[in-house]
Amino acid sequence: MAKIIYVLNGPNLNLLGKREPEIYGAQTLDDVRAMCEAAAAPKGLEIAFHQSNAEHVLIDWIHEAREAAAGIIINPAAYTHTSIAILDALNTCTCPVIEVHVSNIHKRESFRHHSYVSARADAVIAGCGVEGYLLALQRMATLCADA
Ligand SMILES: O=C1C[C@@](O)(C(=O)O)C[C@@H](O)[C@@H]1O
Repeated sequence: MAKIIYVLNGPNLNLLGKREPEIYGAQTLDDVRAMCEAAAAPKGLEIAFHQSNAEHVLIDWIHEAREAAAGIIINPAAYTHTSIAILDALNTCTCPVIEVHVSNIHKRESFRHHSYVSARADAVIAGCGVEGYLLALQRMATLCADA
């Protein structure tokens, strides 16, 4: 049976491709989903791909992932910098967690430099564009194979 990897996306990422393309690029979230699904299949992984603008919905998916997922890849978007609740939810999970940011948050405004989620993440990928999701998936495959 394929291992399920949750790929969770936070607020405003539904506008990927339209939103500040000079920062986030031209590819849409549907493109990212398709890329992830295509990359996952040969690794024997299945993707559960979600996006929400609401913190509690993301938390509910993390709770679901506790039971269902072999790993979580999460771009918490702006909640990265504000949400102790998302950190707490991730701390209830025992599976590997990889944090992804399309942009390099450390090169941007100082309020983006701190991530609550990084306190739980096993790896952090930032500034690789949407390719960061594929890098995360590659690393997740290794972590899941080791498990
Ligand atoms: O919405 C986002 C997207 C982001 O997580 C990224 O993918 O680069 C970076 C965050 O600072 C920002 O709020």
